Amino acid sequence: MAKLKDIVNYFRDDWNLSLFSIAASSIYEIVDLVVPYAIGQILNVLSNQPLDKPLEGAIAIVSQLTNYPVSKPLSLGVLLGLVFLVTVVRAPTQPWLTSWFHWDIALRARRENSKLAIEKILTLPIEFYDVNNPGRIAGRLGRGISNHTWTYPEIGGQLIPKLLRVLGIFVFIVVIEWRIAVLYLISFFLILTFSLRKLQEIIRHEGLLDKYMENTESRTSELITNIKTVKAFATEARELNRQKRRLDRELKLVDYRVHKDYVILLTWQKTVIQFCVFAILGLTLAATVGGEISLGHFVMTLTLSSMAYSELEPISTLAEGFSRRYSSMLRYHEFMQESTGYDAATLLEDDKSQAYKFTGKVEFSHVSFGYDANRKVLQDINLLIEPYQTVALVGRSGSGKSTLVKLLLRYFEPQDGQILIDGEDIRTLNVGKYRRRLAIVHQEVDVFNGTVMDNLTYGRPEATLEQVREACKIARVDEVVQHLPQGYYTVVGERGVRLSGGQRQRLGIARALLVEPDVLIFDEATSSLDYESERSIQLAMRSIQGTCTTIIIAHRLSTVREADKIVVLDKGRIAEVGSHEELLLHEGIYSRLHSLQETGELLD
Ligand SMILES: Nc1ncnc2c1ncn2[C@@H]1O[C@H](COP(=O)(O)OP(=O)(O)OP(=O)(O)O)[C@@H](O)[C@H]1O
Repeated sequence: MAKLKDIVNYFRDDWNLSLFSIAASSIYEIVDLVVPYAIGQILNVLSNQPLDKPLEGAIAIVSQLTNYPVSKPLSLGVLLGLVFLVTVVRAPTQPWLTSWFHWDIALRARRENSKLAIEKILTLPIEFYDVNNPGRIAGRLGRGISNHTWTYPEIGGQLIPKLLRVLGIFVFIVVIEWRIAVLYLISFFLILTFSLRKLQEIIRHEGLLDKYMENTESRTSELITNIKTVKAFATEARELNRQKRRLDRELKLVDYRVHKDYVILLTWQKTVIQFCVFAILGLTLAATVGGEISLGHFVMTLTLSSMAYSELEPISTLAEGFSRRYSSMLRYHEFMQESTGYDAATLLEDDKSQAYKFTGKVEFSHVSFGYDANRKVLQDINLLIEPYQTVALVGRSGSGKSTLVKLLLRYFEPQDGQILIDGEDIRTLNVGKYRRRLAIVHQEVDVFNGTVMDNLTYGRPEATLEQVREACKIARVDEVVQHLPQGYYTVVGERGVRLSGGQRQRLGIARALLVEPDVLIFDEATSSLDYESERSIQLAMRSIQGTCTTIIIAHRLSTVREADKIVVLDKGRIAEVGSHEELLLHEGIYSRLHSLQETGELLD
């Protein structure tokens, strides 16, 4: 659960500088109070009333140092000098000691925390992305980071110094006239208790608003990702209406709750303030007429009071701003507190030591695994894959084929048993270096925005054009790429929209081949392709066969008949193992699946 402490910790790298800049801003705010004080004293000098004792002492010292007798001009000169010091002289230093540092700290914290957020994105376990869509994550991070960036200059640079200034004014007023100070205290108490209640409501409503906004953003992101389905079903109007309803819900909340709360808060504040200012005017006037305070103190008290009250509106605006941002900042920290995969630290290491090299002998020994402890998805799997063998994993949907591969890739760890590569338990290996010796071609090949060459060399950036072309020839995509407008340097749009499914699939194979993996995995690589594309890919697979250990997950049995070994999974267990011919003779699950596919009968 994220807390206020996490928001403060966001700026942890610059504690000393933060304290310094907040102290500097506060000093400037407090020193400012010298001006009304000095003006009050000037009025006293002009109206021949006594000066305050400390000031009289200071003027006596100046008189001694300058050999100038204590007089009206000397007193006025000292007071004017004081005003000069706190106004004109501070002007060139203030922006540097305050504004510069506040933004410097905020922007550096943004850089550091954005880096941490990217680290988080890169190291979260893969299942996190099964349940959180990109729009939701991006919205939460974007809002969280930008709100923190604004918060520091507002809270550190303005709110805290302003509160200290109000406190300073209070001290001044206590010294001058305690009855006014009591009035001042009552009004602040009334304003503060009401404000805190309203701010809590604002925080609560903003939290809700944040959730609403994440839902809207998440759906918008889904609409972009699934735009083909939207268009195919012509559901544009329905989707628009649905999003409109969400936006209306947000507006209602922000306008009738959050904003209204703020306006009520301001109304209450202004009323209390005006009432108090009037009361202070009456009280001070009475005290002046009664001779209890001087004319100078009368002017000073009124000026200081109006200074204090005029700070209340910016203070509440700043507090309201913070409250509005509060829940989105907490949501950012909730994301940052998501637990990363067991392999996070290793994955971020830039390990330059020698790369691994395996023969590609893979062994699953008594492997059992479940995504949750109560339901085993794989049970007691024993499987030996010899180097350079091609092994196919087949079985009904949900039988555990992809899970087996996820375990091999170390996305998850088995609860029982072990997986060995060249006789070594994969848990003992550096996960990044290990994974770099494996390559996988998914059903949906991700294409990054960039040239075809950039995409192909993703796993091996130093590959030459010749090496890239060699891989593309094996994957039967070289000719296709040559026909693109700029050949290998053609930019493929975001998500590779300019390439057909079959072309992307073959690019994916070339990309995998280019890293010269020791184990190559095809995860239903041909399932979504037409016959011709499937054929090309089968031919590509045939060229690869025997060059490295290959694991093929396939629903279409035509893809796997040439495999050295076919493993049939059923309900998380290995049900049958053998070659195509052996399994047909066995007349078990494989043979049944095969005849169903041959005859085109429907699977139950
Ligand atoms: N991330 C996950 N969290 C929880 N359960 C999961 C997760 N991924 C898969 N499963 C479950 O594990 C079981 C095996 O899934 P798996 O994807 O390995 O099967 P499969 O044989 O590859 O299926 P398909 O051929 O449909 O891809 C299924 O019951 C599935 O619902």
